Amino acid sequence: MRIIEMKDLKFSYNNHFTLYIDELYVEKGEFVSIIGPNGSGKTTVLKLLTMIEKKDKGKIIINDKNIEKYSKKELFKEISVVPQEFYTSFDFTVESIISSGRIPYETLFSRREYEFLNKIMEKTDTLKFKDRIYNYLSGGEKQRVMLTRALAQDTNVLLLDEFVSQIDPGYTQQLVRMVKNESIQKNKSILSIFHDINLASLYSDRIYIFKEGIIKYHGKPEEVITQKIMKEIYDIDCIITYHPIKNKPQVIFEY
Ligand SMILES: Nc1ncnc2c1ncn2[C@@H]1O[C@H](COP(=O)(O)OP(=O)(O)OP(=O)(O)O)[C@@H](O)[C@H]1O
Repeated sequence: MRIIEMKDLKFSYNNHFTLYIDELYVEKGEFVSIIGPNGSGKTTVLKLLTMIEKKDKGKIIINDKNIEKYSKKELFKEISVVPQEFYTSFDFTVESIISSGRIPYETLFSRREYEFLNKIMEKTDTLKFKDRIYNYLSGGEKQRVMLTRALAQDTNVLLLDEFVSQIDPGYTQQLVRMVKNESIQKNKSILSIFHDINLASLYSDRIYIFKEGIIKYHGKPEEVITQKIMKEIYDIDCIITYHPIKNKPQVIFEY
């Protein structure tokens, strides 16, 4: 069953940049990635799915319902987002940012809620700095907080925009595994933007490759992560090797 579906879509920022999507979908329990060069339209896809921008043409269906039929509150019971950057002009603590993930549910502050949040903070290792001011955290710590907030929102769909781009290798592995487990164990649907092609290839069921506002390629990692396609999309000279355990393509620079 398709949880997200975008069809025959057109969107333009004042005719400056135009995104065309003939078809993009995410099935229930699938881990799907979007990769592509800077400015190819990846984040714009997430902005359309979260009502930050409004499509000019086409269809966006989330959980069998047209996006226009959702109120923002209803939508955020279905979808949680880890944005590329998150700014706040107030000195919120980490704990208050994370608990804002519960706002769509209007839950009262209870012992159960408190334990639920603590458990998620423990999983992402953010509990130890829950009383610190979010604005003063390092880039990687902020990304961990935003992922924790999204997990606290506990939705069927997770949209991730380069969610580990500033995170060290240890936490990267831990957090990507955690997200993968959300899809495998809880049947959640993941749509994640990556610049790290090898991470996308290792963890994704399918990959969309964007360039200049269109989907150039789409398929399983072994179908789209090829030397020829990498050259065409990124103009890189690379060698493709295969992961010794998962047998997924991995890109290494020629030199
Ligand atoms: N609010 C806006 N108004 C006008 N142009 C915009 C706006 N937001 C983004 N753009 C432009 O639209 C294009 C696509 O941007 P988008 O953020 O979707 O790219 P991206 O593929 O996510 O890039 P990156 O890998 O650098 O994050 C870019 O050329 C960008 O400058």
